[in-house]
Amino acid sequence: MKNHQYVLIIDFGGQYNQLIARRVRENNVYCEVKPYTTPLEELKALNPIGIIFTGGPNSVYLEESPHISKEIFEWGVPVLGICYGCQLMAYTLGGEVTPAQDDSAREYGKTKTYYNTDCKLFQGLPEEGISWMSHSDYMARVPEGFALVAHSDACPNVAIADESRGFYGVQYHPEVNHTEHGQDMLHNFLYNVCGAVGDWTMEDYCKTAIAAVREQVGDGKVLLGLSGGVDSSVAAALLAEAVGNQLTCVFVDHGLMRKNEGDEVEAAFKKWDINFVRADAEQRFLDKLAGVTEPEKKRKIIGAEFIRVFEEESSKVGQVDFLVQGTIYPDVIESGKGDAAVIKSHHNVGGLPDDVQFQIIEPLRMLFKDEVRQLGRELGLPEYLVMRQPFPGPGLAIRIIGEITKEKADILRDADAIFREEIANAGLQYSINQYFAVLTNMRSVGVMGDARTYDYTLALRGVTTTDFMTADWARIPYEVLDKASSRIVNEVAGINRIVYDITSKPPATIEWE
Ligand SMILES: Nc1ncnc2c1ncn2[C@@H]1O[C@H](COP(=O)(O)OP(=O)(O)OP(=O)(O)O)[C@@H](O)[C@H]1O
Ligand SMILES: O=c1[nH]c(=O)c2[nH+]cn([C@@H]3O[C@H](COP(=O)(O)O)[C@@H](O)[C@H]3O)c2[nH]1
Ligand SMILES: NC(=O)CC[C@H](N)C(=O)O
Ligand SMILES: [Mg+2]
Repeated sequence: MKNHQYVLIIDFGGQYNQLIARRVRENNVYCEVKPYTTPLEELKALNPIGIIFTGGPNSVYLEESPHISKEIFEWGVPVLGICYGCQLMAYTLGGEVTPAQDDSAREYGKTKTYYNTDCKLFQGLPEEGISWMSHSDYMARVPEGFALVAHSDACPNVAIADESRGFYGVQYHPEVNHTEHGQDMLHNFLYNVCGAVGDWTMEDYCKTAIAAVREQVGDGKVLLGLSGGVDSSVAAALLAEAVGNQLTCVFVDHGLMRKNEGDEVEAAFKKWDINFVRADAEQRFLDKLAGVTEPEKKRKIIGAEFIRVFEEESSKVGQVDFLVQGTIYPDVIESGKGDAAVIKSHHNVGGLPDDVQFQIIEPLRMLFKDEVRQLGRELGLPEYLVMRQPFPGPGLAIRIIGEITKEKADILRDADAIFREEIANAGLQYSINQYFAVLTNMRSVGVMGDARTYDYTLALRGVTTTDFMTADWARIPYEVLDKASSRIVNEVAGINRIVYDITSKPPATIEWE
């Protein structure tokens, strides 16, 4: 499904790799992030119009650090190196990188920077501005053919360029917002150096994705896992457009949905012109999960059980070859399918069983959440659906710490509903990107009606984020927390203490399991 230009981002372990990808796509250029260990011929076959080397925590002059073959510079493809990537380019092409000799050449954070605006990277931009640095190594000697095109007060070689070959390196991070005009510099690299034409638009993506699905499916039958969430609703709209009534959407009600959610999802999608099935699977999920406390084990059980339910439902429809899931890029990356460590196995990726008999179609697999929302709008979905807060496939199973029982699920459902109601009453439902309650497995002593209680502690969580890869805890006004807290303790039996989670991601994650 590739009829657009492609920019290759090579990952050397930097913190901002996803951010680089987002920035490139915001420039209407398609890109993907690949680990630096990917075989070179595989990378070449992608036929990139440009390559970006990311930053990274290592030092290029150490043998054990990530390196890349010099051959990549012989492809005739422009390269932009960022921080570690810049040092790597200099090092590989014969320059010298050393630890910074004096403290002033170690730069962290906002740094006044002076640019040579004759260089294509900085054309049309101001001659000075703030850039955002994070380095302790230093390019002591730049390779032959390279010119110094930016400097700071401490560092003479903040940016280097060999314009005849289209090689550029910057010591700072143009992808972070703190770098003034960083986005324009990336734009210059993409459009003025790599010859991008800006062919990555949602309208285009939408058309291409529909055509690709049609071709793959032919006149076969398709099952789609529909949760009522943003991703699968967008996937359903796309599939409905592509293959019409060859599609059956299956909503698995695993008994770990939020309060009234099963009925609401059913009511909403019954109105759509699609084949919609609600599979009541509460008991079988609870049975399988009984006694299980380990989070990854819960996730694997749920991933497998989802597939078993899909199989059963498909047998009622006839021969079904394809299963569509609303998997998006962060699900893939966080399940350790990219170069990253396994943080948690998302049920629809790392949690899938080995013996899936369907061919899996994931039309959103390469999109970020905000791109999925854009695609949903493109497909004509209403704003309230497109802007819904995400709800994880495993549902309350990963918000009940320790063993899962129906009783605990009921307690959590009631508490969570009150919290969400109070957030909505305060008009905060769109400014907090995800908010929910967690039933911790901890009990503590309280006093209610002059009597001792020994009940659960409930945690409330609210985060702000755009891509759910990183997140900050939401500064919910005290009055709102206060109201929610007192209502929950008064109205929900089994809870006598409420805490608010004030960790960002990283170091925490959004969900507790
Ligand atoms: N209850 C469910 N029934 C059927 N399929 C489901 C269910 N929950 C999740 N899935 C499948 O797993 C995929 C991933 O779930 P995920 O929660 O990430 O996406 P979503 O529910 O579609 O959107 P959102 O991120 O807004 O919650 C879904 O797109 C869907 O295909
Ligand atoms: O469909 C899903 N299946 C899963 O297994 C899963 N785990 C986490 N999430 C959602 O992903 C986002 C990031 O969550 P974490 O910070 O907890 O990893 C948040 O929006 C989470 O709600 C999941 N969604
Ligand atoms: N942010 C980076 O890429 C850092 C690169 C290298 N580790 C340095 O300290 O200079
Ligand atoms: Mg969901």
